[in-house]
Amino acid sequence: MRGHGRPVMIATVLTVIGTGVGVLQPLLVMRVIDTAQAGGIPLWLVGALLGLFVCQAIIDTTGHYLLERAGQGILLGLRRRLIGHLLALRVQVFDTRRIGDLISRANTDTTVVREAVAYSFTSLVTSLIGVAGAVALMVWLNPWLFLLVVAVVAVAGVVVLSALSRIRAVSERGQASVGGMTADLERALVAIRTVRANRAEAREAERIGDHAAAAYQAGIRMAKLDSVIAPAMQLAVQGSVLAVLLAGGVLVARGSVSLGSLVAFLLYATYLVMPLSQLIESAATIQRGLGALTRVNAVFALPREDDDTVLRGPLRTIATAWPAGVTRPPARLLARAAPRQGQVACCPSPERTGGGERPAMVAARKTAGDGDGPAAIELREVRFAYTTTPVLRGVSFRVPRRGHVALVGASGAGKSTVLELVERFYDPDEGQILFAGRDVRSLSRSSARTWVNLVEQNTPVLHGTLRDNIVYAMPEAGEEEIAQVVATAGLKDLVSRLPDGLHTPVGDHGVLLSGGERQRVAIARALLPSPAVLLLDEPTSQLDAVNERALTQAMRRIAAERALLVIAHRISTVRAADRIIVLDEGRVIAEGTHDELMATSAFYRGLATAPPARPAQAAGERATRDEERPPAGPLGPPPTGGGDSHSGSLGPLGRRRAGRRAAVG
Ligand SMILES: Nc1ncnc2c1ncn2[C@@H]1O[C@H](COP(=O)(O)OP(=O)(O)OP(=O)(O)O)[C@@H](O)[C@H]1O
Repeated sequence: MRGHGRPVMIATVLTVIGTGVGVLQPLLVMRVIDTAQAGGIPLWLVGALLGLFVCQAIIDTTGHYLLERAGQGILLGLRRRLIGHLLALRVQVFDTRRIGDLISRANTDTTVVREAVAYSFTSLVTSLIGVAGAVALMVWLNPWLFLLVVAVVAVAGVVVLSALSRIRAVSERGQASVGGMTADLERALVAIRTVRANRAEAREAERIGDHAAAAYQAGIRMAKLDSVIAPAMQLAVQGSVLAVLLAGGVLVARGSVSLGSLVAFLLYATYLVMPLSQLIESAATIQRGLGALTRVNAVFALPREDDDTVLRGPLRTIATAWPAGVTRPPARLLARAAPRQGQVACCPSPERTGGGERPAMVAARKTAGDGDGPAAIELREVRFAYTTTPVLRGVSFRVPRRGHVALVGASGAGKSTVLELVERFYDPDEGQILFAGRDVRSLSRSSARTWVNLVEQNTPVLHGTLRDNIVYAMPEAGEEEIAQVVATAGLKDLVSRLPDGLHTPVGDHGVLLSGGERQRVAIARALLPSPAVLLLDEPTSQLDAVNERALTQAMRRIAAERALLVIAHRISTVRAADRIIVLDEGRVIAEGTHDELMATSAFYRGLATAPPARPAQAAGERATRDEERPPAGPLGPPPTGGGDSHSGSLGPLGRRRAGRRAAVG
């Protein structure tokens, strides 16, 4: 409620005044009746009563509106915070959490929390005041009749309290079922073609329906608890009115109590029970809200991708490190990558520092061998495990500032993992990754991601137009910049073919584009902010020979200007590389050009010369390690035509992952 205290307090004060005005009314009624019994009807009293009534209506309406507005404001604030947090979560969180459930927490749980905060807080305060006022006036009017009311209400109270204590758990269970339902629905809709192709509609519907049924069960349990609470309070009202009428009627008949005070007492009895039931209702809403808040807070407790692993000193930006001749990202993009105030400490350019360079930079410059300052990327003895099984076991290699480096190896060797570490989705457990000679942990993630840009294996193309997708990193990009990356990525033909050119919508997840087109759109998107290094994860996996040639040309253009690190399983892509790094079981086992490796590495020769894989192998049925040595690495034919070894695929290289990532759920 922070930031919304004022409207909530004003609304609370208004509601308290409204309640006060309401509490005054029975006293006036008593005066009217007692005066009427004495023979006259005081018109001013009737007028005052009417005035109080209108006042109460206005005050209540204003208070209600303010509360509603504050509630919406609280909901907005909570959702904004939650959305910001969700988008900043560490990548590994998404390895285990279900996206649909996270969406559901941002959608429905926050709504339940909203109901609990603003309304329940106010009605808790006002009903407490109402109860206190009514109790005081009833005790003042007739303590014995008051005890009678307490006895009746106490019986209902026991029933209500036992129901209240169970509401929170039931609410949490219901919200969890809604979360599960959203997650499974998302799973099915995202993979709708797979669902159809496997005729799994009925099974998916049943699976999602099971969650809906669980939510229904929780709803029924909640309804049972609610139906105990509401009638218990109803009975308390009716019971106390009946008891007071009976006992009070006798007292009036005996003349020990005036008719006016009995009527006033009866009104207070209803006034007591009303705030009491309100109190209980808000307690129930708060319990429900706490259940939902537990789920929302569980998201806030998930770790963010903060720059919490900085090695030493302030976070740095890599803005000045682009080597001469390489197109630098526009200044506005670099400024965006700069850490927040107080953290900014722009590194001196390695080109300009001369004798002042740090030892790491000098070492990197000496060993990079590209004659253009330290390597664009250098991995030094990098070790990493997602869980407990080591995936990278001491990987070291360098990517020069210009040129095409290919990363090859059997499926599961750790190629994509290398790119994920370079992109800083994960941090190495041991060893170092250096960008232009700087340990990436001394850079802000934002700076690091200005230096490199990754095109994933199953490239997501986002809902929107082709242009929206291309300018994703730089919405303010000019038409000339866009035209340049469109040409480099080989998209000119596509753009001229589309009815609205760059402004043509591409559908949800880019379904209106072919796999190859999606790939090139992603490359254009990655190129626009002009990273010093472009990382491509199996860019040719979905391309036919013609598209592959187009992409190879695009890669050549890119590599002439900047560093290109490509995971490749097609031999043609591999051959086009200036340098090939062979990875096996999380280690670099060979490095060189295609010809060098053919001459020196039996493993690489095995990959490059073995016969084409059987489909099952290509789909990822990984043989045991022993069976793979020498690797059964066929240069299989490309998806369409071309059976020669130059356009084939390195069979065991990197198909399994594609299968795994595309897997339902
Ligand atoms: N997010 C993850 N959580 C846990 N294990 C993972 C994760 N991603 C990959 N792995 C595991 O790490 C190992 C290396 O995977 P990686 O994707 O890096 O291999 P790869 O060489 O790129 O394979 P492919 O060529 O099939 O794509 C595999 O055993 C894989 O199962």
